[in-house]
Amino acid sequence: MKLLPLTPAGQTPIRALTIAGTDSGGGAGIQADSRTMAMCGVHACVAVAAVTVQNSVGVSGFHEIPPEIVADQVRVVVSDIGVGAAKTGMLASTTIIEAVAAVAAEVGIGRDRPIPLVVDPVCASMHGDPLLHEEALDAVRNTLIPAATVVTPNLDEVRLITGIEVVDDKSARQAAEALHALGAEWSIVKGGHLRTSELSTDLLFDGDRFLEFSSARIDTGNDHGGGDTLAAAITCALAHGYSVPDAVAFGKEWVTKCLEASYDLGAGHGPVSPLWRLQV
Ligand SMILES: Nc1ncnc2c1ncn2[C@@H]1O[C@H](COP(=O)(O)OP(=O)(O)OP(=O)(O)O)[C@@H](O)[C@H]1O
Ligand SMILES: Cc1ncc(CO)c(N)n1
Repeated sequence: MKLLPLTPAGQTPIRALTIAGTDSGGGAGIQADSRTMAMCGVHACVAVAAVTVQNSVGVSGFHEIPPEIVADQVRVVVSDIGVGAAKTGMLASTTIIEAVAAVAAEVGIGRDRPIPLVVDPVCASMHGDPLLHEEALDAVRNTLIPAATVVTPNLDEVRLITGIEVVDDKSARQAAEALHALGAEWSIVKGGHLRTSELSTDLLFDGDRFLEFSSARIDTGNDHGGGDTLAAAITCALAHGYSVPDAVAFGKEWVTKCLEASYDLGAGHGPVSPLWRLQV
């Protein structure tokens, strides 16, 4: 695959910011984002929104960072280091979502602002353990998604946010329209969980045209962190100035490589591997 441009050693690389939760198991969340950004040649800045207690079999708890500390991490990074794009992942609560939306508006992150924002509206882990308080879904719909340059839910998140059960191409299109109607500039409906097809197809919509990004379905149970990895790779490409369709094309190819290189870890689901370029 064609990689992103690399920066000569000693020169300052492109920077991107992830605002998300940590994964103590190292496969998803901020760890997936930073590993992806590093392997894409991008310097990762991080604003921690929550600390999860997590391994390959599940999430047994999480601790939320005070909203003003989350916002301050964003503020100090953007004012000093500067970032080309930003991404949100697990934000846990209404108050953190509101603080992130407010600081994003203040520093110029989000749709129609200088720094594009990829919103991965993380609601639960792949094991079904909650990563977002249920009452925060309204803030996801009304505050977070309207700030998104691109929103990237999986099918469970699509159902929670829009009420639409995606079972085929028609319902995927309806869901992409519903997400766009909430205010995202572009919406993606990820097909990873739609196991009826031999392909894994992600549908991208901008209110006008639908674009499809497909790969052969990879037979693996080690897909922990796949959604974070896709969104982080899209963020890296946006930070390089790619258009949204080009950034999604890059992200889809990147996550496919990571799925192909995924590995067993612990007793549960292993992670996709952003390290694929360093593995033989
Ligand atoms: N078995 C698979 N084969 C090929 N591509 C896949 C497969 N599973 C997922 N993908 C791709 O990986 C990306 C992430 O999709 P997925 O729906 O799994 O995200 P997710 O559920 O948010 O991930 P996670 O919660 O594990 O981080 C998408 O681009 C999707 O098409
Ligand atoms: C912290 C965190 N963010 C996102 C996910 C979803 O992959 C996860 N399991 N953990």
